[in-house]
Amino acid sequence: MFLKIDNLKKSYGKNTILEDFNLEINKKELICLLGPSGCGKTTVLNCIGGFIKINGGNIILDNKNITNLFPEDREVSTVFQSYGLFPHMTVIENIKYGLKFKNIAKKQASSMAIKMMELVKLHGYENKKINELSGGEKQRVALARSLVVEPKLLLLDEPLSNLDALLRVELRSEIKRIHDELSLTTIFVTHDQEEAFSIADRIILMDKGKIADMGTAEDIYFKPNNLFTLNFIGTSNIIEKNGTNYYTRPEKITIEKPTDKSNAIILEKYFTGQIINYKVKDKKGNLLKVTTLNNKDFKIGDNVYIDYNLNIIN
Ligand SMILES: Nc1ncnc2c1ncn2[C@@H]1O[C@H](COP(=O)(O)OP(=O)(O)OP(=O)(O)O)[C@@H](O)[C@H]1O
Repeated sequence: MFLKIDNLKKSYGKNTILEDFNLEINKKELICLLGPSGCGKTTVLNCIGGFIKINGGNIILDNKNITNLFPEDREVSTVFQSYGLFPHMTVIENIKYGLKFKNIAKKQASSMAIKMMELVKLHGYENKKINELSGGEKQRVALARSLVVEPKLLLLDEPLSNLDALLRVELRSEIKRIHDELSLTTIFVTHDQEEAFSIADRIILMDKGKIADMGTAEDIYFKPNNLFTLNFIGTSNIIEKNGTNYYTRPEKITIEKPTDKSNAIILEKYFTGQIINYKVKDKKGNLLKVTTLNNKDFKIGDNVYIDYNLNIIN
């Protein structure tokens, strides 16, 4: 196992954030830590990076116990949401900064930095000042600075949160490309489900300092382990029968104009472009969310025929 987090414990005073937290990550994996605000994602990252003191447990990276090492001795690089760049330095000076402590000759450091600038598509930006850059460009500099030291592990803490929606989509696929090109091992913290789904090899879903679920995006979407996963991931209709919770996803419900008998009525309709979201009421009084492509267009008050299967939570 390339990274092994063993019985990690972190408290602030009497407030326990992580207890018996265990996680194993393979070399070259891109892991997304996903979960609601305050569930402990950044705390896990800060423990691995060595930025906070832990109260117990071990962190083993590439067979080396790094638990008590200074951050700079861990061979782990972190990119933060707020970039953490030096505003008075140029782009290339920022990127080379990490190499200062590595006894690398100036000329070699410059050529390593330029190579990284090409990788993150900042060619020609060498002498620009940080405050002349857009948010997306700043994050590319931060990424290049983290990668130039050739870390064993790359940690990304909500790196795209300060960027607009289109740029987020563009940069997340850039991060995936760079991860693949350099054969990195990466942990990416996000609370954005779509972001995690689109790039992660494996998603670790956290709830209140614990791992609630893990697996590929398809695993946790189609086979949620518990009610928390079902509620957090995507949208679902949960129906309780004799004490057991069953569910169906809105896109799994078929909806047709009734040829013979109708069994539901359209109560609400939300056109979002590619898809339409409906709220329907069936004959038993169940309120159900139904999603269709925009070629199925019903009106509020239409009588319809719906059909679906119920799944049991794993
Ligand atoms: N320095 C600190 N002192 C006290 N409590 C803290 C400190 N840092 C974090 N916490 C608490 O630890 C818990 C987990 O915080 P953390 O930042 O890890 O959550 P998160 O999942 O990353 O949230 P977000 O998505 O909002 O960034 C929160 O309840 C937070 O208030």
